[in-house]
Amino acid sequence: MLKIADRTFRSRLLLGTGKYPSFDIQKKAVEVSEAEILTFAVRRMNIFSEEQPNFLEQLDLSKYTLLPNTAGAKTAEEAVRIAKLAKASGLCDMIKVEIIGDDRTLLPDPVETLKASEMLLEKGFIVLPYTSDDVVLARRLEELGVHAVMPGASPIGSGKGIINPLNLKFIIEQSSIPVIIDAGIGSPKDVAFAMELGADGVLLNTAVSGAKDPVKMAQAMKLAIEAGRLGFEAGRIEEKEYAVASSPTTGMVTS
Ligand SMILES: CC(=O)[C@@H](O)[C@H](O)COP(=O)(O)O
Repeated sequence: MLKIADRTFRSRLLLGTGKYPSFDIQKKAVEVSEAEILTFAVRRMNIFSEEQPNFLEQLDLSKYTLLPNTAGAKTAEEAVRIAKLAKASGLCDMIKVEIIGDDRTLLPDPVETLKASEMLLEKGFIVLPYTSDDVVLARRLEELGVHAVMPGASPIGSGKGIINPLNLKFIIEQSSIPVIIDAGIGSPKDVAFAMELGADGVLLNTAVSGAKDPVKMAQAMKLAIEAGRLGFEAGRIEEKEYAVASSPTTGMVTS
């Protein structure tokens, strides 16, 4: 079970809701993924406009926890404003802090992320910041009291997968709050790898919404989460430099 603040979830897959070919495909993908937490950019969702179509209206919202995100914010103040808007709409008091510090790489601004997290915690939000894979920043965020840290695997939408597993491992080892690997996932192998590293969950969007068959890919991601987690819990064998025979050699009749 994934536990964030006082809430528990059976699924360790968090799904983004952007850029699907159609609402119908998106709905099916969300269903087969069995994800319980869905994230969406408050700024891109027409939550206050009844004339505009809205993906959330297609769903049975009682089945999901909505995780609004502050995508589009460049400063802590903007992120707080977006978070307040989300709360005012009555959707959720959980917020994914996403403050982009660089337009080309879409990597997060660590200073503004830390500042926004502090401000949002003071206002009583359940705060999940998207961060760079920096072990010190992750520690500082945990010390502030955030409810999970979400270090990136690689730049958003790049599909490059986990480019620095060692940094993620350091963060996982030191954290006593959930570590959710967020952004840059390309395929199910990246998800299984993240889970085998000991991550508590994975948040992804483009790898599913941009796949040739998003529904099939959503199912593959669900299975990868489960396989990776099982593998982590089972405890993998140690890697060795040289071969070790798989069959026992003791008691073997030699000529
Ligand atoms: C939807 C969302 O929150 C994204 O900003 C997130 O980081 C996912 O990134 P990918 O699209 O690379 O999976």
